[in-house]
Amino acid sequence: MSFAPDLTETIARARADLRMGVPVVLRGAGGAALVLAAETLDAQRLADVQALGGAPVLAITARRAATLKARAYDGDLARVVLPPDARLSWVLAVADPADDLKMPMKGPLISDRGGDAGLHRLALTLVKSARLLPAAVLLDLPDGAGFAARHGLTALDADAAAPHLLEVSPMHPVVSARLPLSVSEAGRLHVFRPEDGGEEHYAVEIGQPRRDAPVLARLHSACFTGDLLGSLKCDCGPQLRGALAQMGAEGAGVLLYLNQEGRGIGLANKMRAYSLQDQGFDTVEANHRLGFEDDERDFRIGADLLRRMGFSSVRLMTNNPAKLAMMAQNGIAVAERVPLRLGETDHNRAYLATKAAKSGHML
Ligand SMILES: Nc1nc2c(ncn2[C@@H]2O[C@H](COP(=O)(O)OP(=O)(O)OP(=O)(O)O)[C@@H](O)[C@H]2O)c(=O)[nH]1
Ligand SMILES: [Zn+2]
Repeated sequence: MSFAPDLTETIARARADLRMGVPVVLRGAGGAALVLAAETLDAQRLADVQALGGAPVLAITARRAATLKARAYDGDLARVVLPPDARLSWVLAVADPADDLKMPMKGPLISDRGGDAGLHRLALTLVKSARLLPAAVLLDLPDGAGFAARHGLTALDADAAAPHLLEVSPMHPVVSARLPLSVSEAGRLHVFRPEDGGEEHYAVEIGQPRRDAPVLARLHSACFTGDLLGSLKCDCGPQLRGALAQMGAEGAGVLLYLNQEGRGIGLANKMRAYSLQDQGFDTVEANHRLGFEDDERDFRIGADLLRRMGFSSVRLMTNNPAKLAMMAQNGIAVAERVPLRLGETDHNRAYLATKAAKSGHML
């Protein structure tokens, strides 16, 4: 019998530690590293890392490196060498684009090349999955297991964790209950919880859609600002209400409410992106400056949930070709695309035009 956490649980712990600013240890075949998320680093912990000696680096994505004119020798990421006297403000300025325009010169930044960047890649995946800025300080450790044990840190086997993090965590139904809605009294809300301690996702089922015919379906990504606050910067609120209204009118449908706020980067990072948009960058450029891809969502979750609920074919309400492609790739046939063009305002016209021009959204 063992009460020790398994791999999934240890990854969840590592993610929570990084969010709290607690370092974790990654151990791979080629060595071990101490990892701290840049966003939650504090001056004392940085000084402690520097006092250990060695050559700490700041891992950033190639997207962020491109903005900073740092060389990304590892393809998708750069290992920027910390200057010996680097302060916390230097780490934050490299990680966070908030002041890029005020302080354009942070360099010259020197990147490491050669050697293995596997631990750095995993560190970035972990901080991203913790919804933090994609930047992490790493320091090679000669004895990772011993260091973790001495300091009570979470240690993660990188070779096992890396492939695990690419998989969609299995989702389990928690509860479902009747939920009369203004669009239909025959509403039902289902709550699903992933095994990996991540965000719960919801399904709103309207009526009793047949399982043997294409169901009117919407994959809606959480947008606190648009769904709840009535933000004029996007079209999410009108799309949410419009989709439910159509399901109510037809008497059947399923709306998945996926907690992938900000196209998967989290609300704090979305607000960082909004600040950058106020400095003149469009929605895609803002994501890139922050070090993210245009869209960090995983639509496999949506396909999994539909399958779990017994659906295999959808009439998908979307203008996003990536959603259509992902459904088909993950075993859900798209019998029809139902356009959902609602909620254009003076404030979101440019945003919608960017999505059409750069992300292929259909008008
Ligand atoms: N990162 C980022 N996310 C945004 C921005 N504006 C809106 N979002 C998020 O984008 C998501 C909107 O996704 P969806 O409603 O699925 O829209 P879509 O991918 O354009 O596809 P369809 O609406 O289906 O055509 C929500 O998670 C919002 O929080 C932005 O400027 N930056
Ligand atoms: Zn929105």
